Amino acid sequence: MKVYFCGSIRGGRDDVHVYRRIVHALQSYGTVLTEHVSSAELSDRGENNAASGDQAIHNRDLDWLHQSDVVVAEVTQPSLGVGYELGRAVDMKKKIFCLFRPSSGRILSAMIRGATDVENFVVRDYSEDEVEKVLEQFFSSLKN
Ligand SMILES: O=c1[nH]c(=O)n([C@H]2C[C@H](O)[C@@H](COP(=O)(O)O)O2)cc1CO
Repeated sequence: MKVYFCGSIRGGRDDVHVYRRIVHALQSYGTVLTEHVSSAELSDRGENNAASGDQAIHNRDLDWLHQSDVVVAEVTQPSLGVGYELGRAVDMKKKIFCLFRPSSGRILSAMIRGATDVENFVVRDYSEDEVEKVLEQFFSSLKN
């Protein structure tokens, strides 16, 4: 199973410790193609500041998105890139699982929370200590 994990980078790195925990749990289900998103070394500057590097990042990530069997996104910290990835993933008819932490005090975008008519698009509210449990529930639902 190939998993594409989405999390904020240039949108802000406040939740990187949560991304780390999610990616660690995801690795028990398959290969996480975007492990770098959870790296504490990666700042909100992104992988490469040069404009030419951005095209390479975009094309590599879309290639990984095509290859993936499932897309898991932590959507608490708003990120243009994550929103874009989710839109592209919907278009590719991927299975999508979005995780949001209400304890942040934020209100999730209607374009994510409201995508209830999209097939295989699930939004789950959770707290940090539930990461392993909610992922377990999601991956067992895939088997049915
Ligand atoms: O350096 C990067 N590497 C990278 O893989 N991304 C992808 C993966 C993340 O899920 C998403 C984050 O987008 P943003 O940087 O707009 O928050 O975009 C984004 C950047 C920087 O925009």
